[in-house]
Amino acid sequence: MDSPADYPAPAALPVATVSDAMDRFGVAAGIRPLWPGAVLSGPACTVWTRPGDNQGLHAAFETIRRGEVLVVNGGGDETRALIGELVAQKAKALAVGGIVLDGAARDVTELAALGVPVFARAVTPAGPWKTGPYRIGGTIAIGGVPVRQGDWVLGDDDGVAVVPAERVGDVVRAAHRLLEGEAERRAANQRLVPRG
Ligand SMILES: O=C([O-])CC(=O)C(=O)O
Ligand SMILES: [Mg+2]
Repeated sequence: MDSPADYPAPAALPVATVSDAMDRFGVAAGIRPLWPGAVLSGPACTVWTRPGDNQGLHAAFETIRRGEVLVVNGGGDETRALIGELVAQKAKALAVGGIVLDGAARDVTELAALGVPVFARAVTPAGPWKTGPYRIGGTIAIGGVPVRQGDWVLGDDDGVAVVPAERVGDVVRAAHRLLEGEAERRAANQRLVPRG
């Protein structure tokens, strides 16, 4: 499970259901989509960076592969945007699966117009420093959830979840079982009629 093709397509499974399939864990606290309808799904390319500094993100774009999701621990900093339109344009040109920041972004109107799924803790017009330090490819955390290179990252309107690479098959099977149960409950709800 380390090729983007091995992971479900974006929006194929709701993030909420995937989290339910992990005993309701795995959700990155406080990280939100920056435009409605943004979805992503793919293996993580991890970056740790000094808060408010995006030199490491530019370095990661030198090696990131099609379909990978750039996942960045920016220390939860909300005071400087780690990406904006120009970085998102680069992500789109390289067919990156999306960007998840435990940090901030800017140029949100342009991100939506480009259609690049970006998830972040905050939005600010203040731009990033570009001097490092950073580290690419190690184990990081976003919103309190550990992420390793190649772990499955998925995002939708509800937020972001991370599935350890070795659990993807089991979690996908469990999520499908949960969806079947939800379909039965939905049908039962539709049969309800008012009392009295
Ligand atoms: O200046 C930066 O590095 C962030 C930004 O606004 C962009 O990528 O457009
Ligand atoms: Mg910009």
